[in-house]
Amino acid sequence: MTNAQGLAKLGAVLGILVFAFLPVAGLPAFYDSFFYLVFFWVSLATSWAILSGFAGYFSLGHAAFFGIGMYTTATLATKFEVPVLLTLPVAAGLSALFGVTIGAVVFRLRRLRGELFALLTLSVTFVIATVILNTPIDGGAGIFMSAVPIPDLLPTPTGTIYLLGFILCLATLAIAWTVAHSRLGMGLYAIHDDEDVAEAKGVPTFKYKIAAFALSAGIAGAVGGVHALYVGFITVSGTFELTVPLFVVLMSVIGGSRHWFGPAVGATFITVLLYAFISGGEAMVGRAIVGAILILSILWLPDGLIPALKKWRVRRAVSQPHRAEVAPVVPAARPIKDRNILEVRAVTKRFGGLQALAGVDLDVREGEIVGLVGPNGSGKTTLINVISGHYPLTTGTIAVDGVQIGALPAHDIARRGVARTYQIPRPFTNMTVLENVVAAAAFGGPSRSSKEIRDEALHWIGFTGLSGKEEVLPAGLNLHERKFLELARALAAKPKLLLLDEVLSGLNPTEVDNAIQLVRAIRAQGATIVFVEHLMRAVVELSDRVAVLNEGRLFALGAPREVMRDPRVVSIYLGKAYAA
Ligand SMILES: Nc1ncnc2c1ncn2[C@@H]1O[C@H](COP(=O)(O)OP(=O)(O)OP(=O)(O)O)[C@@H](O)[C@H]1O
Repeated sequence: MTNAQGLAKLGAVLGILVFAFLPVAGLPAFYDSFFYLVFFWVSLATSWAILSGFAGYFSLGHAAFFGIGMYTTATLATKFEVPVLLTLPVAAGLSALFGVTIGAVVFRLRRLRGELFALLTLSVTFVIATVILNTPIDGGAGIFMSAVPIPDLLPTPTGTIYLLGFILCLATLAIAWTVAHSRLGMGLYAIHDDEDVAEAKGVPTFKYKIAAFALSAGIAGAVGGVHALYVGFITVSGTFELTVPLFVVLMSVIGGSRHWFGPAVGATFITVLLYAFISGGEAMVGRAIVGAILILSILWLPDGLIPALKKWRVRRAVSQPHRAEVAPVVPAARPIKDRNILEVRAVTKRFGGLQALAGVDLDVREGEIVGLVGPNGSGKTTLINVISGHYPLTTGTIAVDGVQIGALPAHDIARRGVARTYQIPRPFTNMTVLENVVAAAAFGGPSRSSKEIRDEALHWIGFTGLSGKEEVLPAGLNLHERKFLELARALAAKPKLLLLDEVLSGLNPTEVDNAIQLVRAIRAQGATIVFVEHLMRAVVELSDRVAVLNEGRLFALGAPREVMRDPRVVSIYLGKAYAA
């Protein structure tokens, strides 16, 4: 633990102690109320960020979950005389259940994110508000909480509400910290950056999004339950107004919604600022200043305050020069075995009226390198996409190491030992090189301790010549390095079958030589490789066999030189290459 971390921990413990004893310090009730509001917004903004900041599913429906919590507590406490403390877990549970139900429908539709998700969650808020308004839950009259006994945790009611808000705030921050530092958090950050790639690397994206939604909505529900006590009189218009979603977004964006502590910083800052202007009788001026701060922070700190500080620290840390790349020493290749690792049988893939794969059969043996070639549009990438589960098969079967994988989701296929790279590198853009490879190792590879995963990631970063760039973000890498990062991520999953999609395209001749040597070194470690490539020199140098696709069918298969001399192949494919 560094000195700075030690000081931060000490500060946090002292802060918690001071805030825990504040209500019994004899301060005016105003302070209870003011700090309660800070805790309230910190909890609400942090809970919003668990789904919308971490996973990037931008919701405008936080008032719905918060409102369900408020009305649950208000209804149970007033109509059924349930003690308030007992209503809070019910409020959290109902809101979480509601979030899970929405998620179970919405998250199945792969493309429903961004503005569509935001609008959908906003509409859900209006639907709930209408239902509550027009049923006996509220009926338009509102609910008075004045007769509800406030639990006497502390001598004064305001002190008790303060304490409940404080406990919820601490619990929310503890949950956000735990998620951010867990496998769930790593998966959510990957989903945020590129959901398809996250799934292909082994992240169970649907399950993780549901978990994030449940936490986010559940916390908002509990916060709503306590807030029902604070406001005393609950109305639909006061509960489901746009202030809640807009403020939580604003607070999270200013502080940094991808960081577990960012929303807390933003919420504290905005609440204190607004309060300062309201108490000075200048509420409108306060709102205008908050708006101006938002504009400035979007322009200069688009990721928020805390991530900007982190990036600045990382930039300082990696300012030392990058170590020269050392091409891996290639050990002797292991013999190709008789066992098939990949068995593709009569695979077809149709996109609407277009038959991209029209019945492909292909066996690949353990330890083999098969080059997949063919003219543009012949179905090479589509074949990689169906083997890796990115697209479901139309018909046919695919087995990896004897296990049928054709009907499995992509993350399951990844966990069964299939790794792939992308023609255009698709790193997780907000994660460093090390975090990218660690995520691939954690989700794609076998279960290991975090130390083993980190060591494995560092090994492959070194193997692909990226040592010294561990803390760099992908935007700081050139194309060659990004392609090698793709390789490092794929290798960190310890795949049985490695699918490489045009890893050499766009590289200069020296980089191509370097990459060819690297692929040989990968095979020498026992991997089986299928690679799509247009560069014929590389295909001849690397492949044990070449498979030629044409119009979605396997057109030729055999030893590289024989296949390339086949006049039929020359006419459909190589002829164009040689003519060029
Ligand atoms: N998601 C998709 N939706 C509709 N059509 C698609 C989709 N993906 C691929 N195709 C079509 O399927 C056919 C095969 O495409 P694919 O990308 O597999 O070819 P390829 O052999 O990899 O080509 P290239 O060498 O240019 O990368 C093409 O006609 C392409 O337009």
